Amino acid sequence: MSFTLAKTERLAAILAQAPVIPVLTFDDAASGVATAKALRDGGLPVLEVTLRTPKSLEALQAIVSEVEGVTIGAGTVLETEHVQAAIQAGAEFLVSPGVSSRLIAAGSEAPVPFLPGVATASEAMQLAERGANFAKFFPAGPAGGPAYLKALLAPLPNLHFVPTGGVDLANAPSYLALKNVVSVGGSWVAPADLIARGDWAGITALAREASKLKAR
Ligand SMILES: O=C(O)C(=O)C[C@H](O)[C@H](O)COP(=O)(O)O
Repeated sequence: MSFTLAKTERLAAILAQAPVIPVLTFDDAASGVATAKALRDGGLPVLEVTLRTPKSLEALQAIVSEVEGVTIGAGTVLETEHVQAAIQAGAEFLVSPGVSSRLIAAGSEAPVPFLPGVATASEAMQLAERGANFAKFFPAGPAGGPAYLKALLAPLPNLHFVPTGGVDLANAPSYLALKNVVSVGGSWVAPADLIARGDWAGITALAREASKLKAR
């Protein structure tokens, strides 16, 4: 199993594109396409489509084939089968909320970069031991917030995090100010009610605000 240099560099390049990665859940492909365009137009081109609904893979595939200028990852990757299905649908990176030993093996061997989730120092050490340089910190707020990540910097200086879970426009700067944070993830830029209403201009406005946040 390997987090290769090539995939690590690819992941670094993806995460450097924007300070915020919208975490998205879709019930149909059409709203996925419209939301992706709205977020891109607001300056957030890197998107995580969660595999939580029956239509999520269809939505991911539709975004990949119909929306220019975005980089799509699959989120809520929990099992080996999700890894294969997401890649077949066109996912350019994979994100999980946590890891099992089977998922670390499948994710790190995948042809696209894998951003595994961790919430503790021990989990972070297990990833570092396998050569990972990036992890999602989930659920960021409940797990200890910026103070927890700041404390991990001294013992694990080579691991960089994407805090997600309870992150919003107000608290994102305190995460983004940390040396070991590259970007944050969150659903606040594409809330379910705006997607349901088809308020694409509203989503673009939220994205525009978020895209101005400064990553280090
Ligand atoms: O589905 C996954 O893979 C997850 O890890 C969960 C998501 O990242 C959070 O649900 C986003 O958190 P909020 O921004 O607080 O809504």
